[in-house]
Amino acid sequence: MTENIRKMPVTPHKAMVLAAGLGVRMRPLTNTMPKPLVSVAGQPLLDHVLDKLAGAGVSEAVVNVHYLPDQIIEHVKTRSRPRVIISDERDQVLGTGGAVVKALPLLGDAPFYHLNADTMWIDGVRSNLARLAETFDPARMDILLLMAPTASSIGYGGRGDYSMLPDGALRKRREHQVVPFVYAGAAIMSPALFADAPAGEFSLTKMFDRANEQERLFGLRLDGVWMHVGTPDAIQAAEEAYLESVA
Ligand SMILES: O=c1ccn([C@@H]2O[C@H](COP(=O)(O)OP(=O)(O)O)[C@@H](O)[C@H]2O)c(=O)[nH]1
Ligand SMILES: CC(=O)N[C@H]1[C@@H](OP(=O)(O)O)O[C@H](CO)[C@@H](O)[C@@H]1O[C@H](C)C(=O)O
Repeated sequence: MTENIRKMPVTPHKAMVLAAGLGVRMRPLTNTMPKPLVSVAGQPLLDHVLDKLAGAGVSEAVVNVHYLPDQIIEHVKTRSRPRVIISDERDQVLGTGGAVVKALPLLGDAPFYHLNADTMWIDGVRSNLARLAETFDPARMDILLLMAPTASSIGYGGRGDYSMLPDGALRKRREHQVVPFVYAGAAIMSPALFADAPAGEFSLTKMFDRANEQERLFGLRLDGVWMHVGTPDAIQAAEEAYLESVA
């Protein structure tokens, strides 16, 4: 979408990082370790994500934990930036949407970054988190998703999630359709959207659908290469691409 038509630029200082999942597809590596701590190209997935957030000027990240929570809690103590606040879900898994609702009091009133702890990408010329912040327009948008082109992504063999109109508006894939973009697991969201969200466990995709119905769901094409690190087999391909990019 056009990045130079901006009304009210927003620079989020807070982020929500989802790290509570069971990591089923990443077994057996995740039998003893939560997926965010699985190492790719020399460091845990979670650190790749937190480093990107620190680079984008985020000072505080809320990280939710459920599966093997103490390993994540201990690990983040080894880091300094961003400051990590744990949202403890060890007693009840809340799904990707319920996790945000529980964390809302920690996230404040301003739009925040939202990242899956297991997403990984190589930035292009510019930081994709900075591009998201420049593009997010709270007057028009409740959610801005970073969208990876499926054709140039590594390790992704699915049918995609959305097609995208020239102004960035997203159109959800219908059954049997194939669409060019997959959600890369990084976004900016407005907390106001969650005001009347369901209680308990629910998927964040419910909020994507809600924003879409209100024509307030947009996407930004990822500049660089997105790597889908879904299974143990996918790790090597991601590492090769990553190490090549920094060589
Ligand atoms: O109830 C849930 C389900 C998933 N996740 C996180 O959301 C992201 C995407 O979830 P995925 O379906 O990949 O979960 P997983 O395979 O880790 O169970 C990952 O970072 C998970 O850790 C979460 O925080 N709470
Ligand atoms: C909620 C969310 O982040 N969903 C994303 C997550 O799903 P996961 O594979 O972790 O279950 O990563 C996928 C790519 O690997 C995306 O297609 C998912 O986004 C789409 C929109 C979905 O959930 O339907």
